[in-house]
Amino acid sequence: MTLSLEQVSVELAREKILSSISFRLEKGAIYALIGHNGAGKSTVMKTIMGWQEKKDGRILIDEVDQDRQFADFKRKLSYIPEEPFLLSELTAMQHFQLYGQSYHIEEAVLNERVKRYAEKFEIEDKLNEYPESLSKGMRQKVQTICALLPDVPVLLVDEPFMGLDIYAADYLEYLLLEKARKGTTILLTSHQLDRMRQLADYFIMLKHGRIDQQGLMKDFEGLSRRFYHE
Ligand SMILES: Nc1ncnc2c1ncn2[C@@H]1O[C@H](COP(=O)(O)OP(=O)(O)OP(=O)(O)O)[C@@H](O)[C@H]1O
Repeated sequence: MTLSLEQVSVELAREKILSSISFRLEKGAIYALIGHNGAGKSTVMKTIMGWQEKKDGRILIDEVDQDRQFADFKRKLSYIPEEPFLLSELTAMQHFQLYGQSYHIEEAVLNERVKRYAEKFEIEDKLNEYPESLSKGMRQKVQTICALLPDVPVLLVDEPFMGLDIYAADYLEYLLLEKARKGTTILLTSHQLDRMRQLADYFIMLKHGRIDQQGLMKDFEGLSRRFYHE
């Protein structure tokens, strides 16, 4: 097991946003976190990242406890957020270097990966630009590359295809599959069901901050008709 949540609850403004969420993810599998707007998908991601405080519960990656060993826990995890959060005073390349340092990536490996990803995502001529002079899609690409640079056991991916052009979205899909094949566990949210069908092995369906159903992605079809039309 890589990532596990044990009865995690979150409250915001005294409202229960997540109620006793528990799941255990298998190494190298891709999980689709599915649910209506407001079901709590991003809150699950932010809580795993430690950006959102939990009221109860435990979160572990490979037995490392989020509460007890936060720095070790964070190095086992990277995140492609719904909205990029780039630093205005750093260029694209400086962002990549910052990630390289935080995750202790060897310099030669980092440079090789930056070159590969920047070329494939078509931003190789933007490496010395600051976020304000990049388009929204380009900012998203920079953020996406940051999260893909380290080899971590767990990758969280929140609605990654939205602002990307079709080539970038296809390439990201390919990379996520490649990462999973090499052993990374991926927790992914997207409203693009076609992409989820291509990618995910399993689904976890959230409803009003609770887990409603979970199972194999191939069994989701019948459920999805009911889920999206009830
Ligand atoms: N900062 C906040 N303060 C209060 N409530 C919040 C806050 N952020 C989110 N919520 C509430 O938490 C619930 C879950 O939101 P969340 O963003 O996790 O949903 P989601 O499933 O990711 O939705 P979407 O598909 O729209 O991205 C919603 O009811 C939302 O209104």
